[in-house]
Amino acid sequence: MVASGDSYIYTRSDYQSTPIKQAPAPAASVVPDVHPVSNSTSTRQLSTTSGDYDNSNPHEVRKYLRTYGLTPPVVESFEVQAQRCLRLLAMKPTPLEKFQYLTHLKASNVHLFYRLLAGNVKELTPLIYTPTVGEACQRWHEIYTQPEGMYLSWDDRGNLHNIIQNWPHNVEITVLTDGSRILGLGDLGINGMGIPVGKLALYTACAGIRPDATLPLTLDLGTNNKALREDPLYMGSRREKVTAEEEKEFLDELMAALTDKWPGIVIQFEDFKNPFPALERYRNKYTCFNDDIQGTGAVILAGFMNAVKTSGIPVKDHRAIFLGAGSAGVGVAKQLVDFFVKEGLSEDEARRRFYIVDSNGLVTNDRGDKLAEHKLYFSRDDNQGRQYQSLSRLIEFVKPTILMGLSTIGGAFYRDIIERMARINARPIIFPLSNPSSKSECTFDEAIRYTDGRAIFASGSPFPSFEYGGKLLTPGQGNNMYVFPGIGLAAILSRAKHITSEMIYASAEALSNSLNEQERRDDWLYPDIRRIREVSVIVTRGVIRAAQRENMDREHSLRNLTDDQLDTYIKSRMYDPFREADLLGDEVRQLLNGVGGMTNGFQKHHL
Ligand SMILES: NC(=O)c1ccc[n+]([C@@H]2O[C@H](COP(=O)([O-])OP(=O)(O)OC[C@H]3O[C@@H](n4cnc5c(N)ncnc54)[C@H](O)[C@@H]3O)[C@@H](O)[C@H]2O)c1
Ligand SMILES: O=C(O)C[C@H](O)C(=O)O
Ligand SMILES: [Mg+2]
Repeated sequence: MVASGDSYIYTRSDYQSTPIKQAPAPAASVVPDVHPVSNSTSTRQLSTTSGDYDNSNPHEVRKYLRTYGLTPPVVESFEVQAQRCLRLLAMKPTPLEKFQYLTHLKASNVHLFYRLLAGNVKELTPLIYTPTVGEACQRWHEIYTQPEGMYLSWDDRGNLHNIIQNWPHNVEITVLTDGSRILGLGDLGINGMGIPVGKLALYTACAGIRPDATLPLTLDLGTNNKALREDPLYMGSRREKVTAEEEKEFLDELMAALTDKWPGIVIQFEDFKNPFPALERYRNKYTCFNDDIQGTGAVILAGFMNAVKTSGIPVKDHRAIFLGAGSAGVGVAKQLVDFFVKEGLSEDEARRRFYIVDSNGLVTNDRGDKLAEHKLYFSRDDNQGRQYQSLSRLIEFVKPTILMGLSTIGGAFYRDIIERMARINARPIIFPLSNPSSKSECTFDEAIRYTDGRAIFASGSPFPSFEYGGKLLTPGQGNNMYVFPGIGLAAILSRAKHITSEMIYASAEALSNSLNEQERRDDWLYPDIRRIREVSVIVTRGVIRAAQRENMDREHSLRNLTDDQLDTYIKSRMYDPFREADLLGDEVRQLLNGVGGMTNGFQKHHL
């Protein structure tokens, strides 16, 4: 139902694969209703009365649908429903229980879930995403109650094309993991499903991709997590992880099957253990990107562009130590190299500004171990035979202006490390980016206290504001959630052939330019997360323009639009849970979903 003035208008359900039985032919006009994002159209019937019942009276509609008596008598406004949800949430004592409640709400009343999320994005994101999603994945096998997304196993190879036919919706974007490196928590096998589910909820909340156009996808290719393999509640295959070569074969089949079933589908790789050769293999063949490498690179570049202004030090004079040389560490460093080059340094000069540290210390040519391929680019030859295992000694050697953490080692930036950064810099740039919060290299209040309030700070997981020196300081959140929703939406709307480095770079530039005056005055690195939908429009526009410049767009009609027109178009294609106001439709969906045990009787009667 759509609330229109004081009348209720019947609309067809957009979400159920089993649609609500349509009302009889309406007395009034039928207008096409373009679905945001998806290209399909449905009819919205603008009648306030029909031959059989009075559409303006919710009780009449319930009688007509034979749902009368199956729900409490009052037809509540969305505000009242949201109030109840927030109260229920407050009653749940732990973040994990709040996560479970929100999962249930999403499954039973999808629009209400997204209205709640959109209206409380700062408060609820930490419950459906990092840090809580980390604990949810660790305990997925214990807390599982209902299916969300698809699981594809090693034994399914050869049949992937057939199996994905079982997915009941038209998919525009999928987030795909094999669970082998979930946040900084290691190999969690198919428990990693929480990540695609959480990221796709953010695609919907932040960039308005319709919930039914998203596919969370988890590969069940075995796990090297012995404890999980031996746990009777674990729901994946009890075998060790397949080899890299076998995984490649599997991905070859899957990428082709997904693109054949849903031409134009955007495929986001997430939380695969390094090394990750699939990006090079597929980036020029499919519409895909790796969020940990590219999304993280873009979001940190955006924050860095703003940090440079605050630090007062010209780009060419910055030097960075990266603790962590995995997908994310090297991805971010490479993205920053591109920026340094655009700022006038040669590639070699730029590369030499980066000192990358892995679990064996500073990555150097003469360290004596065989370096993984992806680390070679940053490997140093100027260490004069000395190896640096200790971060504090390396800080004294390099005198960095920037300290980045992508190491999965919680607390690695302890007091002495932060104080050293503070001694050599007026405004040290300290970004502990590992997730979830327990793996963050330091907390916000540590960074502030140990630098006497001078740190320029962003972390991967959210930290609360902190009062220091009579001022309330707010941390930046350098998390790829600022860019991946816009990259995905841009790829969908422009029908991008591929997602190029220029498109990723454009997402960073757009994000860094998206701050409003107040945010700039306050030296924020990122915009307020409560403005994420506005920000996603800006990122989407930036990425679409880059796709056009590079001839990657297949949707040429957007080329002629001015920026304002393009923004209007993007907004018009975004799913808006407030616009989907559909009180009685929500009710019927809840009944169909079996809430209250009504599924069978109700379906028999009405479908
Ligand atoms: N903020 C964000 O948006 C964002 C995005 C992606 C990844 N991350 C986080 O970054 C972390 C790393 O992700 P990844 O994909 O690069 O993982 P990865 O497993 O590929 O890399 C981890 C790296 O840390 C290094 N390392 C481990 N122990 C170390 C130690 N004691 N000292 C120094 N280095 C050590 C490893 O050698 C490896 O190079 C994770 O915690 C992840 O959650 C954050
Ligand atoms: O999932 C996140 O919060 C960010 C990132 O993709 C990660 O792997 O940590
Ligand atoms: Mg990730």
